[in-house]
Amino acid sequence: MELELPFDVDVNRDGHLSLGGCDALELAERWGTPLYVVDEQAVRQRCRRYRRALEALPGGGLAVYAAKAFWVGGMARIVAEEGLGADVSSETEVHLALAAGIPPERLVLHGNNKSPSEMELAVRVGVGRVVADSLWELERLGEAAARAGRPLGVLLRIQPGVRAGFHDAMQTGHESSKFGIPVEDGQARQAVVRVMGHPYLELRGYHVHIGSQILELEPYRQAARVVAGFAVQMARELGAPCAEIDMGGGLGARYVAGDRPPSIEALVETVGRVVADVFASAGLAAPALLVEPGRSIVAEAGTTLYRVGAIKRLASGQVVVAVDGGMSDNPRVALYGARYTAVLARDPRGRPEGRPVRIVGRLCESGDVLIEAAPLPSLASGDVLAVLTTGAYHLAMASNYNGLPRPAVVGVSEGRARLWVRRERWEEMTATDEVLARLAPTGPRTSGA
Ligand SMILES: Cc1ncc(COP(=O)(O)O)c(C=O)c1O
Ligand SMILES: N[C@@H](CCCC[NH3+])C(=O)O
Repeated sequence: MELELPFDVDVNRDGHLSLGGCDALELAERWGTPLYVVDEQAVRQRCRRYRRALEALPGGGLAVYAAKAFWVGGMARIVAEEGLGADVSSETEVHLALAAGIPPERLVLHGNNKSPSEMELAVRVGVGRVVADSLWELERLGEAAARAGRPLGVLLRIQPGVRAGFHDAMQTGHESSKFGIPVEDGQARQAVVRVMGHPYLELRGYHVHIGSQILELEPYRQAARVVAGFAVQMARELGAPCAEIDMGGGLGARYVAGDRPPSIEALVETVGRVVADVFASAGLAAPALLVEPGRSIVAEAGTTLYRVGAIKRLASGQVVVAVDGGMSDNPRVALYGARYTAVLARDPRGRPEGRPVRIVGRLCESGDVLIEAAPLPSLASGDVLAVLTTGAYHLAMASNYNGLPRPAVVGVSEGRARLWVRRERWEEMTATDEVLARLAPTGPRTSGA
């Protein structure tokens, strides 16, 4: 039986896994493990596909990368260079976007409980759109804009009443979600009235985000009909302008063989067509389409390299292979029951031998499993294992459980590797310099990283 992969992996002349033209074994040796590796060209290609597909729509559009998926300097620079905007949800995410050169008008600020200082920052730097998530927030946004005497572009996030996404915790468009303004009881309409009546708020359009790791187009069609229908209704009843419809993110990635998400092009064309048709039927020109892809840009571009340590055989015969990371760098298995594919870096297409092994982490937690049953060639302690599709929501949700430093991130491209984020040091995880000085007043400190 061949090892089934979700997508093809590159193998170099030595038969080793190649990431962005770099030998995975050499990367592990040079930078240590666990190591997040991000293939820069894979990210760029997906950014370009979104841009091209959106440019082909009658109303045009803008892809705003969802920073929450993975937001470090190296990534922000690529997003800026590829001409995308960014969906940001905190001051840190805003600062990094601006530092990387993303123009403020291409930023979309999210959050169901934005802080006063986030709202003020948005007004001050001229964030292009703030996505208002409640009537309460709209009030605060209006006050912040009025205080500064500056206009603020607003998208209203509505609840489209659509369920989609891999796990309950990833479904965000239904009526009991904490996100979005309810439509049925008239709150969304009221929000439109308030924005239109406010001297400093400018209604740019409407937003929906139905969920994450979505593997079919139908929920997108439904949500597009709802949001476009609402926009048209508001235009008719209130004369409300709608220059933009933002369909959020959510397109799935390939984690295991058999995952077949729709293509970027199919998603953009499908929702673009639905929105344009609804607007045309009301005699309105198509608005610009915004999308907020996170996972579909960066997930498959990322790989985590681990070093195999302890290998044990249970009484049942099950072989358990422990690696030097785990739920601290990948909490998604424990959180969502997510599934992954692992390959052996020295023989990534090698024929699996014996029973599939269970790959576990090194954390003090029984649920610290990375892959329940991984078919692999026989492996030994010291081998490097590569877990695929780890670019999205891994570093972003990593923790220091058991005192493990968050791994380093290396960007790879055309055979060159650059350190994007250095491995955390134990000192910066645990104390300020002042406290450390008091703990160890004499002698040099050593780094545990
Ligand atoms: C508002 C919003 N936009 C975009 C995204 C990005 O989603 P994904 O990474 O699934 O594309 C998310 C996260 O699910 C989100 O909450
Ligand atoms: N963080 C999640 C999905 C939620 C995305 C943000 N709304 C994941 O790892 O898949």
